[in-house]
Amino acid sequence: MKRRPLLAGNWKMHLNIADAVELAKNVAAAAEQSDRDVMIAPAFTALSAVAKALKGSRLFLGAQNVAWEAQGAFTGEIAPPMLTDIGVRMVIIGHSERRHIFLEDDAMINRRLRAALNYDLTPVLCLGETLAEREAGSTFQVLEMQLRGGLQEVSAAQAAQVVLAYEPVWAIGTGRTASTDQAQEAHAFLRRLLAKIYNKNLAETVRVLYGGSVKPDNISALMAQADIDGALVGGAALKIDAFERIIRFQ
Ligand SMILES: O=C(CO)COP(=O)(O)O
Repeated sequence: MKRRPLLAGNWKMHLNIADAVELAKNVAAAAEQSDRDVMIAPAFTALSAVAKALKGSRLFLGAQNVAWEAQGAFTGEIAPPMLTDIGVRMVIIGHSERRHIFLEDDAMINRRLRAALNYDLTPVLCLGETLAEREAGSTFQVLEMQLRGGLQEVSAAQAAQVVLAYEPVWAIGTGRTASTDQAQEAHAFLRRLLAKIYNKNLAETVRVLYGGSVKPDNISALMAQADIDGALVGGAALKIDAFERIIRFQ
């Protein structure tokens, strides 16, 4: 089954408002020339300005995290309706930097994901093993725990809205991409697991992105794999020439 490619840029903690708006406009122009889905996730401070600059564009605006409550005493958090209010449509959840630096666990990630779904935000649920876990041979175990934990109490109808992003921690920002075989193997595992938890139909429609040192020169080989449906790009998404080449991969 053919799934629509999604090329997503995670801008992490980079860019002031002016630079974010300029890059967003350039990405929108590049996306206009392509029939692929394109998403950018700027820092919270730039979201509103970028949303305005993208009015009428077919780019998906994403956020880098979301709270599980609609409002209240949650210092430092951003609620789902605050995001939909400005036109955000997707949200990255469970990124490895959230898991490992800010100690978010599967239960917390699950609450964020369910809140996103309740507000019609498309969650991009990130999962991936550390180098130690891979070397210990527990990659699949870790992925299974993260997927089952992240999708706890999520119905099939809701799970069909989710995008997964396999991001092996050892490949993020290191210049060390997973080999196409390693990535394909993990993606196929996640898809089989979706079929087991839900059903085969759903597993065939959910998009699974790869993330971790994606660059213009490795995107084509990754996208040629049967179960890789797109990319979640960090560093290379901050430069328009690199990200444009990624969007236009052959
Ligand atoms: O974490 C990532 C995307 O979410 C990947 O980052 P890099 O592309 O910089 O390795």
